[in-house]
Amino acid sequence: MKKFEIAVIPGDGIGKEVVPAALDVLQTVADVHGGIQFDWTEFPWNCDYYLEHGKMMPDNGLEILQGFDGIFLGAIGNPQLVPDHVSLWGLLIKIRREFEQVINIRPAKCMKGIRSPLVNPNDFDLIVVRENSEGEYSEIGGRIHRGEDEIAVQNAIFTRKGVERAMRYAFELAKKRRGHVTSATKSNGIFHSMPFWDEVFNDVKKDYREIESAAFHIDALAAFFVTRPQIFDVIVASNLFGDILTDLGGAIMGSIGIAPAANINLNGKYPSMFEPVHGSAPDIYGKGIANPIGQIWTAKMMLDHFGEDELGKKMLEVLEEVTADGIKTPDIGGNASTREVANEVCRRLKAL
Ligand SMILES: NC(=O)c1ccc[n+]([C@@H]2O[C@H](COP(=O)([O-])OP(=O)(O)OC[C@H]3O[C@@H](n4cnc5c(N)ncnc54)[C@H](O)[C@@H]3O)[C@@H](O)[C@H]2O)c1
Ligand SMILES: O=C(O)C[C@@H](O)C(=O)O
Ligand SMILES: [K+]
Ligand SMILES: [Mn+2]
Repeated sequence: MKKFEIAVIPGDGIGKEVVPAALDVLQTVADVHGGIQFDWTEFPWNCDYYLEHGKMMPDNGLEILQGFDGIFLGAIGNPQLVPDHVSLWGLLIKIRREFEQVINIRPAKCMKGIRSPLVNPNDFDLIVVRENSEGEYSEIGGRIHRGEDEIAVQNAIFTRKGVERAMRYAFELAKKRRGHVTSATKSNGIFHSMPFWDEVFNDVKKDYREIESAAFHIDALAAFFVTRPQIFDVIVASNLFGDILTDLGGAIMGSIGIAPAANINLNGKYPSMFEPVHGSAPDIYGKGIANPIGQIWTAKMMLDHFGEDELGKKMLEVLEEVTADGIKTPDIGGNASTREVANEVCRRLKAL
């Protein structure tokens, strides 16, 4: 019996709805498989916790998490209670950085039974490798003066190590896919970091002569996501560009509610963290209609990470069957609830 100890952080808003739904599916997968076992330990760390304790997680939160095989997270953020930069940096971004989850992989593809808003989606199948530890997301900078003379300075950090690592990951991934890497740049407008990004890309690609590559400015690249997403295989992007592109990736699939993600620790020192692309969706929280597919597909990425690719593949097939048969939440044109979708996925997994 293979045993996986998983730390579960539902977080805020719909995280508290889609995480239990996805756990049911994972539990069903384990039952059906018979050879794997999950041990869940849930942590109530979110914005409510912050109101009570003045922090998003206890001081030894990272020590607690360190012992787990993986972290399964819903979403963080309740701007009514806690400013977003405080809640995200106090938990989500803290874990990504301290646990050296330096890569964030986020696939987007045409799904059976889910209509893309694109007139011609052309069966696209892409994956964004988002640099997850530096870039535009930095605490370097500051603010001085108030009012009319106020100044805010925000420094982006691009290290050769960080950039090269993300790019190499993208090229390695392309070897296992369709052999193409696109770099998301903006070296026409960003004067220092993006020409540097291009230089590193040109250096790295020399080591992967069998892989085709291209570089697009992020503005044009975003437009191509809409007009011809089928041209992309692997895309490597900085932290912010990758963030924006992957909401767009969700949108062209049909809903940001189905987009999965994995924050990967590459050196094996710390657990990786699995959380979908979407946030806590305060606008629909409490209605029971949040799409659980993003969280369930994220669970599939966790299985892949544990080397259980076969199982993961089955899960995705079942998800597509369920949507193809019209059991869908309102964001993708159905009228099923979060629970109904998850229950149907479980039912079909049991019938396999
Ligand atoms: N990784 C994370 O934890 C994460 C990611 C993004 C945003 N956030 C936080 O979430 C909060 C809300 O952010 P936002 O509104 O910009 O983005 P969001 O992703 O929460 O919501 C954007 C839109 O997509 C819809 N949506 C999102 N997930 C859905 C799902 N599963 N099913 C159906 N519809 C879904 C929402 O209803 C909303 O209309 C903020 O506090 C933000 O900081 C957290
Ligand atoms: O900006 C972030 O990374 C938080 C959230 O938007 C995400 O994509 O995970
Ligand atoms: K999330
Ligand atoms: Mn985002």
